[in-house]
Amino acid sequence: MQALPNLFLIGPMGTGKSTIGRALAAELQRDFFDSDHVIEQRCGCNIPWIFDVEGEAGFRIRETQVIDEITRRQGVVLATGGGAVMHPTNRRLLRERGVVIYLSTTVEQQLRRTARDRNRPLLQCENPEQRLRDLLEQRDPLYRETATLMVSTDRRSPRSVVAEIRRRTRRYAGSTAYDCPSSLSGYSF
Ligand SMILES: Nc1ncnc2c1ncn2[C@@H]1O[C@H](COP(=O)(O)OP(=O)(O)OP(=O)(O)O)[C@@H](O)[C@H]1O
Ligand SMILES: O=C(O)C1=C[C@@H](O)[C@@H](O)[C@H](O)C1
Ligand SMILES: [Mg+2]
Repeated sequence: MQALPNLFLIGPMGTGKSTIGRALAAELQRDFFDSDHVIEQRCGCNIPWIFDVEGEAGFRIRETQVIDEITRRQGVVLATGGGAVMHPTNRRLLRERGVVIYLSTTVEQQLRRTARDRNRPLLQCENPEQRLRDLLEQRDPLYRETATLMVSTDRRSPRSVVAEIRRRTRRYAGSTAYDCPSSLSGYSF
């Protein structure tokens, strides 16, 4: 079997990184990691608790440790947290160690998909829609800078998104992570 480089999913909250990542890994028969879940497992508590006790800064330190560890592996699928690209070290590790897929959707979809879940502390505010818009404005250049390719999940089934990712990453089979192009900056979609 040909080697498959790591596949890393990045993008805003509710774009489907965890959902798509799990399905993609199952289809490809690869190990799947979700950095948010790994952090929670290690800590023995949930993300809101970590934000409460350690602040966002404490969470980000944990996130960088987990991303460094997981991205050292070979042939894995990793769903990152929505803010993983905030730290320059994470951006570098992701770019250098795998094919990075930026999942996107509209803010309206993000809002719908995250509305019932209380596990995202950054959205526990008066105006989560505005928060999502602000975060997107701040982070979109960072997602683009880090990503190899961009895939929309807007009004699409996870199945169709997984099929597109498989099709568009097939060309990287057999290459090491380090051969992969590393940035979408300067491209428009
Ligand atoms: N393509 C899709 N179509 C419809 N619903 C979806 C799709 N992808 C994910 N969802 C739903 O949206 C919700 C959020 O998805 P998910 O947790 O995968 O997002 P995420 O990008 O991992 O978010 P976070 O950054 O907060 O971890 C889930 O309830 C999931 O079932
Ligand atoms: O967008 C973010 O900053 C976050 C997204 C989630 O995946 C979690 O990593 C956490 O709630 C922070
Ligand atoms: Mg997730």
